[in-house]
Amino acid sequence: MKITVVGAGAVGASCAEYIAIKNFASEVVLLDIKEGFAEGKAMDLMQTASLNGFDTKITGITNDYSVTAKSDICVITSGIPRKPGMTREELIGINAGIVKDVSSNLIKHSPNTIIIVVSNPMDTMTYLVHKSTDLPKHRIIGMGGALDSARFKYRLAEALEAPISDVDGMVIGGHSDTGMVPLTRMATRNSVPVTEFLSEERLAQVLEDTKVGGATLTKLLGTSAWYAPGAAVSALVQAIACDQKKMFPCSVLLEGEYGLNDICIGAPVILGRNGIEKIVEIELNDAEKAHMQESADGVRKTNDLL
Ligand SMILES: NC(=O)c1ccc[n+]([C@@H]2O[C@H](COP(=O)([O-])OP(=O)(O)OC[C@H]3O[C@@H](n4cnc5c(N)ncnc54)[C@H](O)[C@@H]3O)[C@@H](O)[C@H]2O)c1
Ligand SMILES: O=C(O)C[C@H](O)C(=O)O
Repeated sequence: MKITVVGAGAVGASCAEYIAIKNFASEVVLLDIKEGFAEGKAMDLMQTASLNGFDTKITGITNDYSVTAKSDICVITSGIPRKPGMTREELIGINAGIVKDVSSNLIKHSPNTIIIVVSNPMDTMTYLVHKSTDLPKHRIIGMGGALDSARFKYRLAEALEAPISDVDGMVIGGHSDTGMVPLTRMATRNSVPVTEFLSEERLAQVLEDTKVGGATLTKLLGTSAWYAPGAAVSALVQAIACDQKKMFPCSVLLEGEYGLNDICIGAPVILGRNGIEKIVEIELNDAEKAHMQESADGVRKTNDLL
């Protein structure tokens, strides 16, 4: 199993590290445009192999896509991150050109690959890959919901004063400060709805903290987060590589599901060896449907800027 990660920056390197530590891939290629940068990150990571006990070979390369040839999965993290006070949508001007270029180079050398889009604004960048390549929809996946759901579970556990492993929950909708749709009604602690334990006010706070999860970290770090994003990408990569048939919310091209068409937005999907093996339609109540519609309106506004 060969995996390419484009962008050896904070998220790309973290993602390569988690993939390697989980030891399911034979090779990870890290590619960056900055001379020597990916080579340096790959060497540094390889020097952790004997300490962390993995056999995955990590190779770094400066902008030579021939080294990525025949990758089973390609992850796109190349592009600029936001700074405190910015929205993800403001990154579109620079990142759209990068993502279009990178995806076309990747497909030239790996026509059968599955692409995972991470660069922001992620739902629009995923849509751009659909519009600018011939890849079938099940092989284009946007990563956002897996991260947002991890943050939702972190905030729920905090409110419940419970271990995170006791908590389950999912965030669908757009990966933006206002567009996320955390499914509070369906979140549980050991199968018991969290609404049994938390007041409406506390749940509203959990919801708000989840939605601004990325912005909160950007303010603290001066740039956007990388550990949880890297871990979320590696979980999607592992689900595909190991044919796990796991369910994650991912940005996916919708064709009627959730009443939406011609848009990439977060919805639950089953991930396996073929990429997106199924889009799961869950029954939403009227309020959730309205949130999903509002979220889609926001994503479409950003898509219109392409
Ligand atoms: N979808 C998500 O949940 C999520 C989570 C975190 C970050 N992100 C996004 O991921 C992107 C990367 O974030 P980061 O923190 O790793 O940034 P970073 O600046 O640390 O790394 C980006 C890397 O991309 C490289 N790059 C730029 N143009 C390139 C090109 N044409 N080809 C190859 N490499 C190129 C840069 O040299 C840099 O090393 C940002 O757009 C950020 O907003 C998304
Ligand atoms: O917040 C960001 O800009 C990066 C990423 O989308 C995140 O949610 O951490």
